[in-house]
Amino acid sequence: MQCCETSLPGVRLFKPEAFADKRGFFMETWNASRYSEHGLPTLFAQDNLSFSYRGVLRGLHYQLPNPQAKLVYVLQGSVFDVAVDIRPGSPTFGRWVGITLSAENRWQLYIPEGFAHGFCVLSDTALFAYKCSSLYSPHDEGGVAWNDEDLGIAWPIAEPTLSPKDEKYPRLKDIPLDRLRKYKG
Ligand SMILES: Cc1cn([C@H]2C[C@H](O)[C@@H](COP(=O)(O)OP(=O)(O)O[C@H]3O[C@@H](C)C(=O)[C@@H](O)[C@H]3O)O2)c(=O)[nH]c1=O
Repeated sequence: MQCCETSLPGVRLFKPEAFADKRGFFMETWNASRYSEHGLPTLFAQDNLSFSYRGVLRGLHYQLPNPQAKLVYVLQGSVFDVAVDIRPGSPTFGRWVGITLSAENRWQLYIPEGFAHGFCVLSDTALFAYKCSSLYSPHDEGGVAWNDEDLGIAWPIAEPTLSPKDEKYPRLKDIPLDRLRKYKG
């Protein structure tokens, strides 16, 4: 398994090995021992799966004060996946990284606590799977506007399909820093 740092320290790209034979292929999507060597938690509390149509954008989401680190990957289709550093005081505060994850490349992106996360769908449909380090906590949900001009995320689609919630999230500069400071560590 290859593990590469991205342009945002802490956000890591995993390229797991797939063992192909005449039946198809086999790969491990999670192995506590091997992934923890690269700084991931050994225990994830929740596994999620979402299905989306082309042009759907989900994000940018975070959870506070019960943050979630996420290991995300695509089972069918392809998405442009984005992490944004929203840790006040971080040298990379407000910076983003975007990577295309697909069922073909089978890459996995690790997004630590302290980052907002979102993705948009590039294929007709996409099945998006992810592990979360802590449980969903609806009262802790937060978001940043996907099209915040200060972030300048180069989304590869225009006029995405959004949830009503995602249409209303504020720009990063309008989120009180005290709220974001609730990230531990
Ligand atoms: C995220 C989540 C949602 N739900 C429910 C709440 C709601 O009724 C329905 C849909 O929720 P949402 O609209 O928030 O789903 P979605 O927009 O797909 O939210 C997800 O987006 C991506 C980008 C992430 O990073 C995730 O952490 C999560 O925030 O599912 C759960 O029951 N458990 C969960 O963990």
